[in-house]
Amino acid sequence: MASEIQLFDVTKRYAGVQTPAVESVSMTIPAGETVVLVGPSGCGKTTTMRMINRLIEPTSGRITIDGEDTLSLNPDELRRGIGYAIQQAGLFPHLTVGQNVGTVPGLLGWSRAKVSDRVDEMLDLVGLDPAEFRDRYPRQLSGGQQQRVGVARALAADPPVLLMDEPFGAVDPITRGNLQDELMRLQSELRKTIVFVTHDFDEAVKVGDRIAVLGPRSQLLQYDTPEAILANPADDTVAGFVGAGASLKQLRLRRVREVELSQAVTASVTDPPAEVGRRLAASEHRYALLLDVRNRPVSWVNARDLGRPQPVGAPVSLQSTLQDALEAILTEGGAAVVTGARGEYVGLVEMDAVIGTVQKLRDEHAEVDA
Ligand SMILES: Nc1ncnc2c1ncn2[C@@H]1O[C@H](COP(=O)(O)OP(=O)(O)OP(=O)(O)O)[C@@H](O)[C@H]1O
Repeated sequence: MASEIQLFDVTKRYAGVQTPAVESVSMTIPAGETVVLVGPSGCGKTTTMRMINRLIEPTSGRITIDGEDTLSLNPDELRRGIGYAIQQAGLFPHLTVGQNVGTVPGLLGWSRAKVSDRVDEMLDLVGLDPAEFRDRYPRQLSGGQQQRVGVARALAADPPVLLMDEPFGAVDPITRGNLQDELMRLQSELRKTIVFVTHDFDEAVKVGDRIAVLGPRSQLLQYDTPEAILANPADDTVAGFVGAGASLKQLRLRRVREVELSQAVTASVTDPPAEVGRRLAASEHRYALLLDVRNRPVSWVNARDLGRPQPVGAPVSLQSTLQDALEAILTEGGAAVVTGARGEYVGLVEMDAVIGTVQKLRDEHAEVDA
C-alpha cells in the first residue's frame, strides 16, 4: 500500500522572518517510490517534509495525499497514517522498546494481543530479536539499535507514507551503511512512499529512486533519478553538490549483469600446459583461465609461463556493482572474473565494458535534455 503525494505551490513563512523558508514548491512524489530531499543546511528540507504531516502548517499552497487535501483532515488522524522517523530515533525514553513500537497501533485502538504480535513482527523486520529487545529501554540500546527501533515504530501501523528526516545521521559510517542496506531491503518488500531527508548526496544516491536537489527556500534545482543527476547535473550548483567522482558513483548504481561480458580462453586445471599453450596460440589472448571439474575458476596462466598458474582473486557475481567489478579489475590487473550462483565461471568484465557503461549513461541522459 502506497500513496502519491503532491505539493502545489507550497510556501512557508516563519513568523518574524523576512524570507520564506520554503517558497512556492511544487512536486509530485510517486506512490511506492523513495524520494530523497537533499540540499545544504538550512535550505528548507525539514520544513518541506514536516508540512506533509502538518507538524508544520504551510502558509499557502496545497498538499495532497492520493488526491486528498491534507488540510481537510484532522492533523492527528493524518499523522497516524504517516510513519515518521527522525535522527536520534526520537524514542520515548520512559517507554520500553515494545511500548515505543506499539504506540500508534495502540492509539488506533488495536487489541493488546494484536499490538503485541505486531511489535514482535516489526522488531524481527528490522533485525532485532524481540525476546531480547522488547522490554529494554531506549538508553539500553546502541545508537544503531535505537535507529532500528525508530524505523520499526514508524512502520508499525503499516502507513502508506513514511517520512524519514536524517534517520541515520547520528550513527557511525559502518552502521549507517548497514541501516541504508536494510532500508533498501525493507522497501523492496514494502514499496511504501518514502520521503527521506539528508544532506549527504551519497546517501541520496544509494537509497533514492529519485532525488530532489534543493537550493535555498527549497527551490528544486533538479528532480530526477540518481543515474540522471550523476550523468548530467542540471547546473554548476548541482554539480558542486554531486561532488567529485560522479562517474565512480555511477558505477555503484550499475550491476555486472547489465554489461556485456567478454570471454576468456579457458582450459581445465587437468589439461597439460602444452594444450593450454596451443589454445592461447590460436587466440589473441595472453592469459588463459583454468577451471576445475565443476567449472569454477581456479587460476590464470600466462602464455609465456605456462607452468606457473596464478590464483584467481575474489570473483564478482552478476549482482555485484560495477564499482565492485572495477575494484576486482584493478586488483586482478586486467579483468574481473564473474561467477554464477554455484561459483561457476560465467565471463569477464573488462575495463572497456566499464568505460563504455559510464559513457553510455552520459549519452543517454544528455539526449533526454536535448
Ligand atoms: N521555527 C522556526 N522559526 C523561524 N525560522 C525557522 C524555524 N525553523 C526553521 N527556520 C528557518 O527556516 C530555514 C529552513 O530550515 P529547515 O530546518 O527546514 O532546513 P533544513 O534544510 O532541514 O536544514 P538542516 O539540514 O540544517 O536541518 C532555515 O533558515 C531555518 O533557520
